[in-house]
Amino acid sequence: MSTNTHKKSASSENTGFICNTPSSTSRKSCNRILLEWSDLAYSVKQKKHRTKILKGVSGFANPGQILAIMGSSGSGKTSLVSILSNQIIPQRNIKISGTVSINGTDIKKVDYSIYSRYVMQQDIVLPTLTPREALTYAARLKIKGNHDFITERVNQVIEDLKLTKIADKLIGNELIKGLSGGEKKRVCIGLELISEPQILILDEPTSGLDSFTAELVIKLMKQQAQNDKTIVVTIHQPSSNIFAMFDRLILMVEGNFVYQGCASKSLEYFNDIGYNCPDMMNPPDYYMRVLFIRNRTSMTDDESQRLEMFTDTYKKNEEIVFEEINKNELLEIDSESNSFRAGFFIEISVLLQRAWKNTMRNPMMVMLKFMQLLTMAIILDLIFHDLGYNMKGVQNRQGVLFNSVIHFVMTSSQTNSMSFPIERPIFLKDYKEALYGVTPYILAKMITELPLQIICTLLYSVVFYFALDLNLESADKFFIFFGIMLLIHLCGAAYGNLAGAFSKDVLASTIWGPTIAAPLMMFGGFFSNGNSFSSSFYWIKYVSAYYFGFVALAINEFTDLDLGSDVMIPPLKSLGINGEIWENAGSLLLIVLGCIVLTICALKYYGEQSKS
Ligand SMILES: Nc1ncnc2c1ncn2[C@@H]1O[C@H](COP(=O)(O)OP(=O)(O)OP(=O)(O)O)[C@@H](O)[C@H]1O
Repeated sequence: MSTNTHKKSASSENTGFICNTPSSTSRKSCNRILLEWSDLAYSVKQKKHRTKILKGVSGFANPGQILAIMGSSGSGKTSLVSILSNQIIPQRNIKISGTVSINGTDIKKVDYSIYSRYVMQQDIVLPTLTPREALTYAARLKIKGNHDFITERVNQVIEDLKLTKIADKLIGNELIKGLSGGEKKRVCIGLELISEPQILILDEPTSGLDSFTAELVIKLMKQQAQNDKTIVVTIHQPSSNIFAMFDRLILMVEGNFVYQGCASKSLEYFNDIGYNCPDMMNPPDYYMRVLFIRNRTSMTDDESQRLEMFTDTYKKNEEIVFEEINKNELLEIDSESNSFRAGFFIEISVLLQRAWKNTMRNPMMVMLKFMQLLTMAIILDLIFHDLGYNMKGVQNRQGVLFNSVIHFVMTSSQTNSMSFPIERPIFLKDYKEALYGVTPYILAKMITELPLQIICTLLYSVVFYFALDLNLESADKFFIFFGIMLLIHLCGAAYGNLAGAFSKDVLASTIWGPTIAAPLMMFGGFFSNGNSFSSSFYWIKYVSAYYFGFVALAINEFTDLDLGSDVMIPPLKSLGINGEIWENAGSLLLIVLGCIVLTICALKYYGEQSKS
């Protein structure tokens, strides 16, 4: 069958095999999905050169089977499965042609995420959760049902993926001791299986795993296939035991197929074309050896002749390949149905619980924050324990206040800008799957951080304010100080979130943070007089938490303070400060809100970008 005739069969002829009634009972027996693709070409334009990554390949994955896609590095496996799972969207520089269909319906015409899920090569999961928690949160966001239904579904996935023993252990990462690579991979597979997709596409699920663990992962996928699911995996060099579990095999070289068919018949095929696998050799190792190309940009004559022979021979035999298509008991695809969206309140409740656990299970971060603030308060107390009311005292009071502002903005912005890039891949993955919006995500993050911010600020304020004997002319002075410090803390966190949202990794955020903080600090009203800012840079003070924070603290401190006779000019006047505390506190609040809006816009932008 030629590619064109294949296209025809995918779209129209197979309707005779499809069950027509999508009722729950018929779905049970007719829930199988045949994944087909036809003439798939994918190219990317870089500068003036267009690279062809997939060169018009056609194929299919039968329900109830595992299809393994093998090929050397750079042969196009990830690109193929990314397109099959609808992860790549055509853009100005990205061209995709051909069709991908499920049971004859183009995947572009349906909400494909209902039917198919993709497990990426990287394990993207919050390290501070347990598998049970991660699966429960995913279930609450992905499936409709009450508490009992969700618990049952989670338990089922835990059992199916043999996660029972580790279901309540932390997932972990480099810093938090947790699960092994294979266990983590099974959790990531579980996060996709939770919504019961009929197609599961996995990109290198065994990479980085030892042979025993890799075998276990594929064995579990085989069990899924036996439940009528359509399983597609890309894999580098499987062991002979793993290879024996594959039903069908596709071998790729340079964006072409050189074999497609029954995995167990591949040896015979290669034998027939003159490539005999030595008896003691594992067939996949042999295939990789004969298909190996040393330098893809400049192939030797021998390599290009071999490649041409393999692709030509495959093309000649392609018709036979499609005789293996299994169209029995296929599910009728409903182009009207949409994937479940939990709604704002469930989203925010899940995100709050998840973020709270993430904060509380990062004891290093919490301890570090406490230690940083307390150490600074104690150091300032030791150095300036007797501030006094003379001219020297006025200078020292200004100094300790500005120091507190710097310390609060710096520590909180640093903590957030460094933690944000770690969460970023998880957010982008969830955003891509439309599990929740940016606004509930940011709100949940800020709300869960608030209790710790209040406790830290209160602790610092008590130690700092009373030990240094700051203005206690009236009782409300301390509470105003605490309120302003809290706003400064929130501003720092908001700056950090913004820097983190723009930074792809921790390194970028640590470089950008201080670069932006320095000019904001210079316009903080302490290093230079508020009235002397040059007009072209005057605007900077309006986005500087240092400025509004310091001005508000200075007004609170020096208003009604009984100073010595050597203080000839009122401190506020010498600093060029006028105005009211509430005006500056309001400005701090506006900075927080402004940063939240900008962070939401940045995350929306990157979220949309990640979709393509
Ligand atoms: N968006 C892109 N822009 C530029 N080049 C790309 C893009 N996507 C893929 N490529 C290139 O296409 C080729 C195939 O990439 P792909 O990741 O699909 O290969 P692979 O077989 O999965 O490799 P590996 O086994 O190393 O993961 C590579 O040379 C890769 O650099």
